[in-house]
Amino acid sequence: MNEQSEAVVAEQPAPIAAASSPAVETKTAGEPILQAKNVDLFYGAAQALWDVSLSAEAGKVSALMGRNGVGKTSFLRAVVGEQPISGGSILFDGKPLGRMAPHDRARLGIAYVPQGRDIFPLLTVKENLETGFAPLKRADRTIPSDIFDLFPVLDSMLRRRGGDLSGGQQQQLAIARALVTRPRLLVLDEPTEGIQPSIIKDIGRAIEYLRDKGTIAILLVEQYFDFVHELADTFAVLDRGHVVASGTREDLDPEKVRRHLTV
Ligand SMILES: Nc1ncnc2c1ncn2[C@@H]1O[C@H](COP(=O)(O)OP(=O)(O)OP(=O)(O)O)[C@@H](O)[C@H]1O
Repeated sequence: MNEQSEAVVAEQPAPIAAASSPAVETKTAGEPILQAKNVDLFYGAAQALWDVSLSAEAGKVSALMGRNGVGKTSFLRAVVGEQPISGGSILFDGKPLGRMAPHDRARLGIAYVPQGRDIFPLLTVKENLETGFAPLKRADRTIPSDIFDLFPVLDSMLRRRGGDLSGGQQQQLAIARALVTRPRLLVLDEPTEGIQPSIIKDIGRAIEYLRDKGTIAILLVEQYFDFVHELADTFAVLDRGHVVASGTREDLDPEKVRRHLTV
């Protein structure tokens, strides 16, 4: 692969106008919504990602695994536009994202649930959900009702402040807020981290429900192997910025993957 030519492609942002109605666009299960090709990423002189390729399809969960510090969050930040790439390209619906800003990627339908969740502690649950309206056209600014079917606890806590919720409830709120944006690509960074087992199950069920809708691609970063093993359709394992294993669920060799997850 000619990395130089891929890097040139990466400089050409996709036209915003072509992608302004995420709510009405649909995608058949099986076509890649996201394609990252040969991505290199640097922090100053330090390279964090080398030649990383990965795709995410509608109706599927694509998992990215690896231990702390191997580059998982860096990759997600590149996808959502928070960190520029130096080589390779990231395509959404076949169009290179280039240096498109995060808010424009959100308008395209890319929603990010970061590690640490970034809930607004002084805003109520309802107000936190409404921050998800930002990339939507006025007519679409409603909270989809299935969010409360997925996370009933949020319905009963709409007037509570985000900061008063437990860690697990905040994680559910962060996912719900991402869903308010009607994403076509949902990017989740370690949603099980520090969460109690019963809520991990709820989050797993929510991800299954979203996958089974068939229109959303889910990119899931995780270190919790059993969670990934149950949910993922495809996986990639990162080690020091390199993809060291990848394939479908059937290809997944639990022992090999576990070796890459233990310190
Ligand atoms: N803003 C930054 N400036 C400089 N180096 C960074 C920055 N963010 C991450 N790094 C470095 O890049 C490498 C990859 O970090 P990254 O956070 O992507 O890994 P990770 O796999 O997501 O780890 P974790 O699970 O701990 O979040 C690490 O060596 C980290 O120290």
